[in-house]
Amino acid sequence: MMPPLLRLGTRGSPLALTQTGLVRDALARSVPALSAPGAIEIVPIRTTGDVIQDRPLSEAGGKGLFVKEIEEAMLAGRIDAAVHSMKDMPTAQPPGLAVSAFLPREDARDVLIAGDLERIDALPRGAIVGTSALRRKALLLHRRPDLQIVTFRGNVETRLAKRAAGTVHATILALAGLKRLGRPVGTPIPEAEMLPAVGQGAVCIEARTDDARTRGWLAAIDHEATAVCVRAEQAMLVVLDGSCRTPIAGHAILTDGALHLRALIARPDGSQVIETERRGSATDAAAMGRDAGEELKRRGGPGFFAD
Ligand SMILES: NCc1[nH]cc(CCC(=O)O)c1CC(=O)O
Repeated sequence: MMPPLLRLGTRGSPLALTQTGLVRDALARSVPALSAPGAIEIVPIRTTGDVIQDRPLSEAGGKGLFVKEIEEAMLAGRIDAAVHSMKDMPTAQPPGLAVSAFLPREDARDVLIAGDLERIDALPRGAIVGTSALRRKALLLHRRPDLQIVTFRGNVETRLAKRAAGTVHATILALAGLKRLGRPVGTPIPEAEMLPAVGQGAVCIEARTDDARTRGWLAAIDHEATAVCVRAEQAMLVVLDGSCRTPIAGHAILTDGALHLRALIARPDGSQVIETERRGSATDAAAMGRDAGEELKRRGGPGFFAD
């Protein structure tokens, strides 16, 4: 057999493998050289984020824990490209690596999984909600200061199982992951109640900047509208933080060339939320994001994110 032409690195979770399968299929459809059986090999890699299960990743060092080992494998030449959930990506890549393509974004909203209950407002007084995301926690407490938020880690399947076993009344997950896993559970939460995380619902592919062959193949599947929206969201995030230790939300949509960015920051205890939005054209994505970020930073003032 021929050696593979493209080795795609990924985490080994069911969602990560599903997303990598989508990338493989898209490449096989769009790039004749990669359509032969065995041309693309999928290489699962265990990351620090997969190993740490006992505490929120924001406490274990935050952003980058799902990508570090994968990026090392790419720089060492053991894989040629890597598939990530954009939400898990740090705002900058190490020297020699770059985000080179996006799949078309899935629905970016969060989903409430609470048995028959379909609204945050319908949760019983004092209900226990399992989530480790600071953004979800702060936005939940903002609407419902009575809720008890408990740490909840593990992959999507683990969290669904824990919720079903009754350790918590409810949990919140990204609709994108549930859809891709074929798990039609829960009710989407309106963005006005819970604005998604930057990059949520988007899958990106990272490659070495000097690998023109791989980057050429990736360009063939790149979804430009998703790239534009994520660019605006990330530019906002960079101004504010990016450590994953702060409750920040941002979601942009592109309709007929018109870009609409919503963004917010929240105090960790949910006591205050500051929101803003920008409208402009796709070419202004980064400037719109930076501008929104600067406004939030100014309105929040020093110490806004302090516990
Ligand atoms: N590390 C958590 C993570 N990273 C990406 C997704 C879901 C898929 C996505 O947002 O694109 C999830 C799980 C979740 O939040 O439900």
